[in-house]
Amino acid sequence: MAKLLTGKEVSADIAERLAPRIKRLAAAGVVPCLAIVRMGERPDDMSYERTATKRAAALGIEVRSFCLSADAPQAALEAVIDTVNADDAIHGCLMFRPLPPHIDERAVCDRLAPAKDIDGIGSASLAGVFADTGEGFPPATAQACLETLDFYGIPVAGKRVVVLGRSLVIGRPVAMMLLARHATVTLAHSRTEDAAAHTREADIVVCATGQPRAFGPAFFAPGQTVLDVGINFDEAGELCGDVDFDAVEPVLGSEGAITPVPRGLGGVTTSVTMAHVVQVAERTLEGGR
Ligand SMILES: Nc1nc(=O)c2c([nH]1)NC[C@@H]1CN(c3ccc(C(=O)N[C@@H](CCC(=O)O)C(=O)O)cc3)C=[N+]21
Repeated sequence: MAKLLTGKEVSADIAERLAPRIKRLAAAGVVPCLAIVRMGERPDDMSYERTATKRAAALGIEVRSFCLSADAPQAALEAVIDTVNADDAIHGCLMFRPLPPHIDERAVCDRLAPAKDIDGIGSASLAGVFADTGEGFPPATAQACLETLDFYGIPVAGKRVVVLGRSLVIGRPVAMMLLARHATVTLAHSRTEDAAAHTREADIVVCATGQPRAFGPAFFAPGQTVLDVGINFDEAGELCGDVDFDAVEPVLGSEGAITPVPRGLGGVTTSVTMAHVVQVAERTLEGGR
């Protein structure tokens, strides 16, 4: 049996470190507040929103949800972003992606005030991740991968990592973060020839393509660590990852490790998001704004 890298323990560790900070903010009259912006009702967005709302309530963080229909015009979404930007009581904004196809996603992402960009969607935040300047926040899911590796004591420096998927939401930023931690990183994608030949040679494989159970045993080898970022819903409506867990887990062997879906990186992502909101809220104390 491969080691199960469950998210609960990682989240508990993050929550434990957040609790005294949230208390200190409360004493100063500041309640950290997260705005959630959603268009339509994509099941992966709804799953995140459920987890985030529960987690925020448990921690003493306020959530304000702004929901638009899937066919709302660009101007309506921009008006929501402007409201979020203008409201000093809102510290961070989580806008679910992908947005519907009629929306100019880059324009909307860049409209969000960089100081409130707790999920690293704006160009300024992404520049910080790519240049490794420490400016802005990385996407929470990318950071969740590193938090999980660190929590379970899995070394990154000098290791071979293959990231499957090159999206700006996760593939590219997580590759850059792993590179900053001195991993040897390969980015593989839909046009990669024989991706399995690459992944089988890796120490760590990050699966982030958003294809339900797309990666079977042929992609993996004994002793590997597999991080499954996928939050997919199969034909039966069941939540599953990008990895065919039941077929792959035995291949990894007792020296291997894998994140389950659900109960894996999703919960850690949520905790990282909360930590980012608290960090922004703390600036109101320091800055004396
Ligand atoms: N800008 C942006 N950043 C994202 O990180 C992002 C996004 N857009 N769009 C939607 C997807 C989806 N996503 C999830 C995160 C956690 C859970 C999660 O915690 N799920 C629970 C299950 C909760 C349930 O469904 O009951 C679990 O995996 O254990 C789910 C989904 C982040 N995404």
